Amino acid sequence: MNRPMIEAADLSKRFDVGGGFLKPSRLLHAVDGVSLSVNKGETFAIVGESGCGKSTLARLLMRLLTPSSGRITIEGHDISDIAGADLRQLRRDVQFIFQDPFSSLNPRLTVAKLVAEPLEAHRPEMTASQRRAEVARLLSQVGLRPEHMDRFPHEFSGGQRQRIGIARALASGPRVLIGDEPVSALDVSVQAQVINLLSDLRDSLGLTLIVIAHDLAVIRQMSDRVAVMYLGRIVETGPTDAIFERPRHPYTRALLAAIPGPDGGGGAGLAGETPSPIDPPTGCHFRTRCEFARDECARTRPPAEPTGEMSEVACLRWRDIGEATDVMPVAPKRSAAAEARFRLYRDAMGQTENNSQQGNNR
Ligand SMILES: Nc1ncnc2c1ncn2[C@@H]1O[C@H](COP(=O)(O)OP(=O)(O)OP(=O)(O)O)[C@@H](O)[C@H]1O
Repeated sequence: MNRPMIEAADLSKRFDVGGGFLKPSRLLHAVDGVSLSVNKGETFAIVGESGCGKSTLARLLMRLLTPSSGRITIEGHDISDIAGADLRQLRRDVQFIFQDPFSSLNPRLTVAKLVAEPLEAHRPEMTASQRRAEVARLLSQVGLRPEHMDRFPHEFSGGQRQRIGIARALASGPRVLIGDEPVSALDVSVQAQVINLLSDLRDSLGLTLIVIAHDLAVIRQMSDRVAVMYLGRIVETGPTDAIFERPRHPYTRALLAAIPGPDGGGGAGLAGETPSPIDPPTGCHFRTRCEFARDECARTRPPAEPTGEMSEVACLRWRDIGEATDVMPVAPKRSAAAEARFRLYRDAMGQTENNSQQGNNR
């Protein structure tokens, strides 16, 4: 379980987003020096706000994008700049599950054709009848009845269409599945079924799963370990329970605080704008929204430090602020309503005014 399947070392992706007439070009730092290790057979989740670089990171790990710098290895083999036959082999080994089963399936093809397509590409030696038998096997594997293979996608429900997408992904015999919001387009009742299917396939086929999701409930349900991203960087990594029950990074705390409570009311959450990835804050990217920031946070990029429990946190102040036994809101630029909630929350937590002032030296 603990052998690395995919590793990334100091991985970055910068997009040239142009500077306009007579202006120097500008670089957008979508992924900024990410290092991670995903173990064989585990479900590894990547979470963070929209635009923090989750999809770009996933596309780098699949080599749909070429890194600007840094290395990626799969079972020790460097795939950072492979091409030709090596890249084709990677396309078999690492498969993608799309968010939207409606738009990712060609509506004019039958399910049999949709699942046969990747077989034709990756296993051209198969005869037509072998392919049809394999399509039937793959459909059964994802819990669909093979006798429906000559129907079209619109004749299936959302959950069934996502299963067709998963059957397509399995057709090449992959070792890794990467899902970008794989259940977010589905009804909540169907989400659990698809999550269970993915977990069962992981166990029975020995797959490694990497899941991008913004829904923390989904992440908690399906992942073994979690990486929390903010503005292109991983700020905290650890076993799912440790991240959810004892978050250390102020951003992780804020994300968890934003989960609505059992009464449906919004959590205290994260206020303030996310800075632009074209001109991110110096030092710690999160410092402009962090209650605990100090002058040093503007000067130094926080290194990822082990905190025990197989976790790492990239925060210069993690030792001072300790672990959260309950999540608390952070953000200097709160709206009036958020400020009122924060005061209530802080009073309930018995925090001093002094603590809340500590971050105002930015
Ligand atoms: N091809 C591209 N060219 C320029 N900028 C890009 C490109 N792809 C992504 N970006 C930018 O990189 C940043 C990270 O985008 P990315 O899609 O990876 O984030 P994300 O966390 O997956 O967001 P979401 O959850 O909304 O999909 C964003 O600022 C985005 O606008």
